[in-house]
Amino acid sequence: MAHSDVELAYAENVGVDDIVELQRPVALRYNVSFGDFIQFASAVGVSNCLGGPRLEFLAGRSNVSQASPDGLVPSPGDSVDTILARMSDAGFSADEVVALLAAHSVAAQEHIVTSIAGSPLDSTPSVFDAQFFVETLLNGTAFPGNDSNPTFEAKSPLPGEFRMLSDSLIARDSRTSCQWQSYVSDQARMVSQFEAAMAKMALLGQDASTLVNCSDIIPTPQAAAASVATLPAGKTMDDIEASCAETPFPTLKAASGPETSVAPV
Ligand code: HEM
Ligand SMILES: [Ca+2]
Repeated sequence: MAHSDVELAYAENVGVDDIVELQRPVALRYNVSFGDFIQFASAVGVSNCLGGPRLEFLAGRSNVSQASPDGLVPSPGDSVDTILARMSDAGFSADEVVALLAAHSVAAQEHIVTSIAGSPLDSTPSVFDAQFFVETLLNGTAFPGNDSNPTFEAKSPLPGEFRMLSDSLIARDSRTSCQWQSYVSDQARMVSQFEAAMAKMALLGQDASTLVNCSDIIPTPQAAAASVATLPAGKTMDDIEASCAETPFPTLKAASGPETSVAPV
């Protein structure tokens, strides 16, 4: 927000321009530091998702910052090695990377394949649930839309659903697959580990003792309709590419009805 002239030119930040331009004048009008504003808006934003986490919000970050060098944010075309190494530089374990990726349960892509902008990463993009962790493990059958971008994209299992290459690889990598699978049968743990990892991210480069805990003002999200993930209609357990060597994949009920297809958001 402070260095958009430099940082918005980085490939990984494509698409962040809209929200930066919308939020900057609000932060300036209310004399809130950009760091605090981004943390506050994120916590309120994600609380609007059904089943969402209730994130901590600590206020008091300084508005003094420097532009980031290029190449620090992972790309969907990066290897799992590269992504885990980058996240480890910032203090995150492989388990915490998986926890953070629960955010892709309420996500869509716009810029990897622009002709299908708005294609969600799971079938329930307004619900913060474990469907993302199930659906990324289904056998990928086709690219949605008429174009594909195989440098950044993997085949998805459902019409209209988009699978990022990095999510596909992290779901299947031996360092991350058991944590990935564990969320399938434990959505509550997914939410609490996401909250913990986000609390850690919110304090990167900060001294918590100088911040004021204003978490009371963050709304409590409404519960998700289901607390247990399902197989999308039309899929069977045979379609799951179970990737955790230690624990069998949990048996899931299949949703009834015609094959699930995912509408753009
Ligand atoms: C670890 C490596 C990650 C990679 C490679 C990655 C990559 C991406 C990409 C390429 C998109 C689509 C952007 C577009 O086309 O407009 C996206 C969407 C999104 N990502 Fe990630 N991401 C990662 C981790 C995270 C984390 C840690 C969070 C939050 C804690 C996050 C939250 C989101 C959200 C909320 C969206 C949806 C944005 C929207 O619907 O407009 N991602 N991610
Ligand atoms: Ca979801």
